Amino acid sequence: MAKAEYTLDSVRGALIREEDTIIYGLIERAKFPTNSQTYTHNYTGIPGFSGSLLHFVVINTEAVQAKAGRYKNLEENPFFPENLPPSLVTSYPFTQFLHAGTASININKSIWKLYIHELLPLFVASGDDGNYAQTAASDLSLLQAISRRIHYGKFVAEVKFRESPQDYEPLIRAKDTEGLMKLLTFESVEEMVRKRVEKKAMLYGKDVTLNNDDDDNDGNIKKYKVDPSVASTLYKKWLIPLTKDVQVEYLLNRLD
Ligand SMILES: O=C(O)C(=O)C[C@]1(C(=O)O)C=C[C@@H](O)C=C1
Repeated sequence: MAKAEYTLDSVRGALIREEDTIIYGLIERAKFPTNSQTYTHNYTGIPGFSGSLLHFVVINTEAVQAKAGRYKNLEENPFFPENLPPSLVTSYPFTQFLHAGTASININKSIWKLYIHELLPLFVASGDDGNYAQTAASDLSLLQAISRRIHYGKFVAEVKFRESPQDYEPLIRAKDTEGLMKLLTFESVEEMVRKRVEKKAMLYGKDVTLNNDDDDNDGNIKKYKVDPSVASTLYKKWLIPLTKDVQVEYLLNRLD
């Protein structure tokens, strides 16, 4: 989602593009069944490591990506920020757009729990095909996309604050969480987001054939790779509300 400059249009554009990544992520993860051993503490018995296979894959991938400079871009937020190795690469001069001190806002621990316990059961078929490492790899991509979307709320909030500080400042000083939530909310935009992701899930998750109709040879409507209503539920119940929570949290710290 790298962008040199941030405006309300550009941040909304980045959120729209991220929808594609998230929907493809859902489709990729749905290739595998639940594969619950991926999430079982110590199931894989990795010497010297305590945790699930997913934890192992994420913490080690993040360490490599940190060395390669991934987290120099504040649009990226690690799941395991503790003891991440420093970047070893020459830094790109990313625009320092966010207010100082707000980089540490990170709700990935909640995203992790929600993903495993609430989201996966909604769209993944139950079963076990033994592909735990592949499952963890697709979980990682999807988790990163979801986390990027939610934490992008920091950039959205900064844009909104800069556009009308006179409206935001009194609410921030009064620590008026509810007032801030109301001010940053655009119901009509949220409705468009929900409808668009449902439509995208239909388009991206359809089997492509050379016939012109949507029916298979037996006259059955083809199934989507991921239920489109799951995509809109995901946005409605979690992604939009959590992006808004990040915006409020960011704004509460904006004048410090
Ligand atoms: O587009 C915005 O203004 C946002 O803040 C993003 C977003 C969203 O998460 O999609 C969140 C809050 C608004 O009510 C509308 C949409």
